[in-house]
Amino acid sequence: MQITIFVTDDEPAIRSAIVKRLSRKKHRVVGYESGDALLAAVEHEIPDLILLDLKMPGLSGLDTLKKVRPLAPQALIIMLTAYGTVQGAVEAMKLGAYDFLIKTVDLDGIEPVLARAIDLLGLRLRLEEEGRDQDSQYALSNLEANSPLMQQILAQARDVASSARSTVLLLGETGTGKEFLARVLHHNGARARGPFIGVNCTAIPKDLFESELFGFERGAFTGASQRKIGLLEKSEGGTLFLDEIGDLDLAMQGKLLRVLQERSFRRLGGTDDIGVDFRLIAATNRDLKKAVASGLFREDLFFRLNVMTFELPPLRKRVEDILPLCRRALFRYGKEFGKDVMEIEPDAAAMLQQYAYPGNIRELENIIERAMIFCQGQMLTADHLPAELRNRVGQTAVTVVQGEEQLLRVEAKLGKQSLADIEQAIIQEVLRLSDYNKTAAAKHLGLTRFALDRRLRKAEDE
Ligand SMILES: Nc1ncnc2c1ncn2[C@@H]1O[C@H](COP(=O)(O)OP(=O)(O)OP(=O)(O)O)[C@@H](O)[C@H]1O
Repeated sequence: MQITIFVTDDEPAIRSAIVKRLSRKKHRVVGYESGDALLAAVEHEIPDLILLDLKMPGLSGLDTLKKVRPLAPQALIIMLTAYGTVQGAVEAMKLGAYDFLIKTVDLDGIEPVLARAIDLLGLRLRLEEEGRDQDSQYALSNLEANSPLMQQILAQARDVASSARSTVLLLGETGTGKEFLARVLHHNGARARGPFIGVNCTAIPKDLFESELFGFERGAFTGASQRKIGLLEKSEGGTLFLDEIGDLDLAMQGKLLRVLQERSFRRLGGTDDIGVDFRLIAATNRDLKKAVASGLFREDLFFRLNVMTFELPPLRKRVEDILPLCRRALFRYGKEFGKDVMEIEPDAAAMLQQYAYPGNIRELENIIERAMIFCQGQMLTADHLPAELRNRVGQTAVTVVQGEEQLLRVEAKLGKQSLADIEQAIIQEVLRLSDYNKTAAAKHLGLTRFALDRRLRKAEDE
C-alpha cells in the first residue's frame, strides 16, 4: 500500500534522511521544517501519516499535534523523539498521537513503526469500504484468513462462489463464521444481485415451518385469509441459507429433499408446481454423520447436501487469526462507541491468543466489545480483559499452530512453573485437540493409554 507521508523536523539532515528512506519505499513523502509549515500544508491536503518532531523551535511538537489533530482527524501521527525525551512522546500519545519513534543515527526503528501504521491504514480502508455496501462487506478479502486452515477455506470459497447452483454444506462449532461464509459465497458469485434469504431452522416452530418455507394459498387453512409467498419463492435467483439444518425434523427433511431433487414445489393449498432457481447453503454445528447413524437425519438428504462441504475450524485451531479479528472488532466497536482504540498491549495480545474461545469468533467479539467499554485511552490493556483470560497469566500456555503438520507452541515463564505443570498443560491441550478421546491423545503423545491415565491421576493427586 502506498501512502502520503508528511515529515516535520527542524533539523534538515534528519528530515531529508527520513524523506529519502521512505521515498525509496515508493511512498509520497514531503518534508516540512516547522509546525507552522505543516499546518499550512494540511489546510490543503490531508496525508495518511504525519511524522512530527517533538522538540522544535517556535511551535513545539505537542502544540502542533494539538492543532493538527482536529484538521486531520484521520491521519496517523507518529512523534519523533530523541533518547531521554520519551516522556514527552507518551504525553503526545495521550493527546492522540498514534505512536512514537526514537531517532537513532541509522533510523532503524522506522520500518516496524511504519509497517504497523500501514497495516492499520489498510484495515481502516477495507472496513470503511465494507460499510459502503454489502458486496464489499462480504468481499473475499474480508474473510480473515491468516492461518493455514483458513487459507484453505478461502481458496475453496473462491471456487465454490463461482459455481452458482451447487448445494453447500457448512460445518463448524457455534460462532465459527458459518453464516458469514454463507454470505461471502453469495456476494462473490453469480447470485450476488439476487436475494440472500437466511432462516434459522430452530427459530421457527415445527408446525409453522412448512408454511414459512412453501407459503400458502388463500383459504389453505383456517386463518389463511390471503396468499403468502414462502421463503423458497423469495429466494428465487439468490441463495437460501438454512442455519441449524441438523435440527430440522424428519418430516420437513423429506419435503426439503423433494424440492432439491425437483427444483419445484407447491404452496400449501395450491395445485400448481412452481419452479425455483436458488442455491441452498445449509449449516450446522451438529455431527450430521452421527445424526444419520442414529436415525435423526435422512441419509439421502445428507448426501444431497454434502456436495461441497466446508469445515470451519474452531478459533483455537487458528491462532494466527485471533489478533487480526480483534483489530477488526476494535475498529468496528470503536466506531460504534466513538472511541479510538487502535493498539493492543503485548501482554493483552498474548492473553487473547492463549484463550480457548469455546464461543469462537462471537465470543472474541464480545470480549472486545466489553473491553472497549472500559478502555479510556488508545491502548487495549490486560486490565480491560475478563478474568478468565487474565487468570492464565503465570500458567503455561500451550497453543496449536495448524499447518501441514500441527505444531505445539509452549510458553512458560521461567521460574514460575515446574516441569510437571508444563507436562500437564501439554496433556490437557492435546486432550482437547483430540476431543477428549484419551486413546487418540495418548497416540499423539507417544504414550500408552495406561501411561496417559497414570499421568492424569498423578496430577489429580497432587
Ligand atoms: N473469517 C472471518 N473474518 C471476519 N469476521 C468473521 C469471520 N468469520 C466470522 N466472522 C464474524 O464472526 C461472528 C460470528 O460469525 P457467524 O454468525 O457467521 O457464526 P456462525 O458459525 O454462523 O454461528 P452460529 O452457529 O452460532 O449461528 C460474526 O460477527 C461474523 O461477522
